[in-house]
Amino acid sequence: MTKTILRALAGETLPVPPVWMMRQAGRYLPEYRETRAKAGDFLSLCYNPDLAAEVTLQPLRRYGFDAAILFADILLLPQALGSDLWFETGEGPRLSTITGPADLARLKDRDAIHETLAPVYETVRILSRELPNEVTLIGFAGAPWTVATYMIAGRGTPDQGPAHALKAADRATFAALIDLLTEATIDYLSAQVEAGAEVIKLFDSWAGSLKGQDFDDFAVAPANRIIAALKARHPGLPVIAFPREARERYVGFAKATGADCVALDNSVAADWAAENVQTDGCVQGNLDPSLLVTGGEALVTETRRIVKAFSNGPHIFNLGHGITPDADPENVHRMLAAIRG
Ligand SMILES: Cc1c2[nH]c(c1CCC(=O)O)Cc1[nH]c(c(CCC(=O)O)c1C)Cc1[nH]c(c(CCC(=O)O)c1C)Cc1[nH]c(c(C)c1CCC(=O)O)C2
Repeated sequence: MTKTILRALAGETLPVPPVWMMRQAGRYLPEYRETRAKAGDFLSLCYNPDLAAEVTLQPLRRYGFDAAILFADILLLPQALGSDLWFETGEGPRLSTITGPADLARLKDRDAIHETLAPVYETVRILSRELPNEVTLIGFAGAPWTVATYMIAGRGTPDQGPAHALKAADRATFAALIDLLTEATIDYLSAQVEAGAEVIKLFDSWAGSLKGQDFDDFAVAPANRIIAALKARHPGLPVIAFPREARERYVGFAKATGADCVALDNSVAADWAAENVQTDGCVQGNLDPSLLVTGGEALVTETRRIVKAFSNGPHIFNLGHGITPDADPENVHRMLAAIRG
């Protein structure tokens, strides 16, 4: 096995950690903005296989990352299930809302998703042909809870209030939505693997707002079901789980879900995570993305500190969350120099 990302995911400690960045294809890159303008808008870009493959490859040409992540969005799945989806410029996603059983009943069956998502699978096929041999192709989906928070509220929310409210007021509808998303996510990710994705990442960006038993029921259990089903269909498939802001619940998360690697956000200290999370296997993370805006000596010091903290076990270097549009592309070169020496 020569691909460094696959070696780290298999538990190997490498002298230099492999590296990629969340949102590595994005608005901080002028070539991305140009291609998005050519596509018309963000969603048209997601559903245009040639242009989506092109923006996936752009950061690799510039930086030589060890992995490429499919260019798509976690909200394409709700759209494939029948939710309306659009993006308000400068504000973010908007969807039709789910407030009760009638809204849930209007959603399509899991079998219907491939009609909408076929262009995404085509992007994966193009990438698996065109990627350099040493680069690993990562497919992804949102975890059911995170996707449900957008479907219920119809937008991003600071505290996921509407989703928590539905969970309290109408448990049956909430649980049925989580179930539908769990099943549809298995089919969606399985189709990505059949098209050529070599690793799967599950983004649970809002896992941190699930507390106590809710975390077990709606972050751990769905991830466990998805990972078990994927591994049954595709033996040996490595999976990265990202229960963002899970804090102390990062401990044991890989074992409880069957994930091969846990991605860490930058609210946890690398030294703590090396002692309490990396003991279960590979970890990914966790540079504060704001350092790619501010740069300077702090960027170099902090990058080296993270590399050192995780140097005694399997580690994939990444950010604690996505790179932001105001990041300086030159700072990514400085980060890479600090990792690779
Ligand atoms: C919550 C979430 C979403 N999408 C995603 C998440 C989970 C990770 C996270 O917590 O950030 C995941 C995602 N979104 C995108 C990718 C592509 C791959 C990559 O990381 O490069 C991935 C893996 C492209 C994107 N998804 C989006 C953009 C920016 C759209 C643009 O070009 O205008 C990109 C490059 C838009 C998006 N998509 C979403 C939001 C809330 C927004 C608006 C906020 C923003 O503008 O950054 C939903």
